[in-house]
This record gives sequence, C-alpha cells and structure tokens, in this order.
Amino acid sequence: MLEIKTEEKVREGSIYGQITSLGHEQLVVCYDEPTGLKAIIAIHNTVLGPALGGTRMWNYTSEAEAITDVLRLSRGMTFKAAISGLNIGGGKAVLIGDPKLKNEAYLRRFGKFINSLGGRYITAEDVNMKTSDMEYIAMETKYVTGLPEVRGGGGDPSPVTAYGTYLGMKSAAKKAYGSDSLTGKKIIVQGIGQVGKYLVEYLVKENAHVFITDIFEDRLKQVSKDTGATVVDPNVIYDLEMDIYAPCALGATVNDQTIDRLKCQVIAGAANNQLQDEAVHGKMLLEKGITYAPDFLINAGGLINVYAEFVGGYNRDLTYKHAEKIYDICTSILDKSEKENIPSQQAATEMAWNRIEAIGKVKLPY
Ligand SMILES: NC(=O)C1=CN([C@@H]2O[C@H](COP(=O)(O)OP(=O)(O)OC[C@H]3O[C@@H](n4cnc5c(N)ncnc54)[C@H](O)[C@@H]3O)[C@@H](O)[C@H]2O)C=CC1
Ligand SMILES: O=C(O)CCC(=O)C(=O)O
Repeated sequence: MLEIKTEEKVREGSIYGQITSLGHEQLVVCYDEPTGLKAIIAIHNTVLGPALGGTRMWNYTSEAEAITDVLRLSRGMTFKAAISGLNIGGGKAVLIGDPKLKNEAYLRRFGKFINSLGGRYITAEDVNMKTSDMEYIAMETKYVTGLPEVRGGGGDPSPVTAYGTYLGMKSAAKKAYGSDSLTGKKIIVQGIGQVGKYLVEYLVKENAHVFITDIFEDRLKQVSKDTGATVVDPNVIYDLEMDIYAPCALGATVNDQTIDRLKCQVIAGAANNQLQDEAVHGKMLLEKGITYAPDFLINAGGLINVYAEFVGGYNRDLTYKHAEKIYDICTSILDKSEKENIPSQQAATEMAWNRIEAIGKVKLPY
C-alpha cells in the first residue's frame, strides 16, 4: 500500500531518518578523488517510471545542506511528473563544490556513476548546469537528457520552463484579479538566470511593469538593457509594493521572515521548493490571502521537455502544447484550494499523489 509522506522537515541525524521522513527510495553518495567529484543522487519514487530530474551544482556550506537540498528537490520531481501526466518518477542530483570545478573528466566521472544505476536515475540540467555539461555526461551514459538539438536532444529546457511558469502566473492572476492579463502589473522576478531571463521576456511583451534582481550585476545590466526591466537590490525586494512575486533563483524564499513583509497578491515563479516548510508556509499564504501557484506544477515545462527527449522522437511544438496544459491544471488546483479551503500546494500534492496511487495499482502484477 502506497502512503503519501507529507512531513516537510527532513529529519536530521540518521540517514534512514532523513530518507524515510520524505518517503525516498534511495540515496546514493558518490566520490572520486582524482577529479574532486562529490555527488549525491536521490531517488524519491519510481512508481510511475525511472526517476528523472536535473543535477544542481552548488557550493554547499555543509554536507547536511546538500543532502537536505537533494531530498527536497527529488521529492518535488515526483509530484511534478505525476501532476503533468508523465510516466516517470522523481529524482535529482547535486554536485557539491564551486561550479569552476567542472571539467570533462569530472562530468564524465559523474556520468559513470549515473550509468552504474542502470537507468533508475536519468539526469538533466538544473542550477549551474548547461547543455554542454550534459554532452560530457552523455559520453559515459545514455541516461541523460537536455542534450543539444544538433545531437538529437531537446536542447535547453529553460525556455519551456519559463513558458509554463508564465502560463501558471496568468492562471494565478486570473484567480486573484479576475483577469489573466498581466498588463500593468508590478512583477518582481528574483533570479534572472536561464529561466528567469526568458520569463522576463514574456512579461515585458505583455506590458507588465517588470522589476529584476540577481546577485550577478553583469547579468542584471544585460537583461535590463535587453528588456527595459528595472533593476532592484536583492535585499529590498520583499518590502517592495508589488502585485506578483516570481521566485526564480533558489528555494525556501517564502518563509517566516518574508511572508509578513510580502505585499503581493500572487506568488508564481520557477524556483523549486519555494516554501521553506510546505505545511506551515502554505497555510500562512492561504490565511494572508496570497494566491500561490504551486512551484512543481508551474515550473514543469522543463521536465516536460526533457521527458519528450527521453521518450524519443522529440517534437518542440508538441512539447509546448503539452506545457500549455499548465494553465488549466493550475486553475483547477487553485479552484480546489479555494473550495476546500486548503493551501494550493497541498491541493496540488494530493492531485499528484492520487495519480501515483491509481497508476501504482494498474502496475500491480497480474
Ligand atoms: N532550468 C530549468 O529548466 C528549471 C529550473 N527550475 C528551477 O528554477 C530556478 C532557476 O533555475 P535556472 O534559471 O536554471 O538557474 P540559473 O542558475 O541559471 O539561475 C539562477 C539565478 O538566480 C540567481 N540567484 C541566486 N541566488 C540569488 C539570490 N539570493 N537573489 C537573487 N538572485 C539569486 C543566480 O545568480 C542566477 O542568475 C531553480 O530553483 C531551478 O531549480 C525548475 C524547473 C526547471
Ligand atoms: O528542466 C530540467 O532541467 C529538468 C527537470 C528538472 O530538473 C526540474 O524541473 O527541476
């Protein structure tokens, strides 16, 4: 019998305590001395299929921080795949260290570790990983997606992620304002990396009043020059008068410290794991009347893209068509949240889990 694990806080201390608190199947710790590779792969749930999810490279301050991140990220992938109607499970990998450590040998060694899992985990891009990195990984394993189109892949998944996030934001705006038009709305995009910069383009095109922030000044200058968006300091963004907050950097920015300060009516962005604690902060947003577009639902475009590549016969138009469904799914989740007076993240998780349970039964042996 499958059981949904909703405990959001990763139990610290024992490894089994941590992986069982969120319902994971497997946690793989990889090390290679010559290249300095330190990788952790988390496989959350494979009821719907092998675990697919990107690799994040980050200079984590501790091993515990990296483990918590990979556990939370991989769990989100399970729900993302399920709610998007994909036949894959949830997994994710993190590489511990300065992204400058990456080179051909390092990435190929990582590819070998992925290969050793025999297809239980399939990788793709996440923060600080690019299509060119996937090409090195692909030299050692076929369990990799997000390859360039010239190599038969689906290319960078970020534009599709941005498209889905944009549609999810429109759906949330419709719930909050009665219209999905973003024209004239004050929108702050936090993090203008691979996804954020494409999201800004959609918003500017719709004549929203777009503010951008990042920790990289050069990036800010460039995106501001290209799109006309207004640059704001990362430290003041939670206090700004705004309509929509779009977290597109790292997770956990919606927390005890920020919710009280936020003056927006809508939160809709691409970052994974935006709520520091799903149960606590989901409820706080509900009580404050902020419409929250569940992260794993509206940022599923990238997963939809790499899934199409994984299945084979990648077709960009069909992939965008699939990502378009995010608008309607988001609307139905926000309606369910309102009707049942439950946080939207909870409504989305329940919907995703229902599919996993139902298909899990279909897959039982005859
Ligand atoms: N790339 C994709 O297709 C997908 C990405 N995501 C999530 O979306 C988020 C962004 O992903 P990418 O754009 O690919 O990553 P990225 O690494 O290209 O961009 C992240 C940006 O956030 C900035 N940043 C980091 N900390 C910040 C802070 N405290 N304040 C302001 N800016 C900060 C970075 O400088 C960088 O420009 C991540 O949480 C990722 O997991 C989710 C689904 C798919
Ligand atoms: O978009 C990607 O790179 C793959 C999917 C993924 O890792 C994610 O949605 O977080």
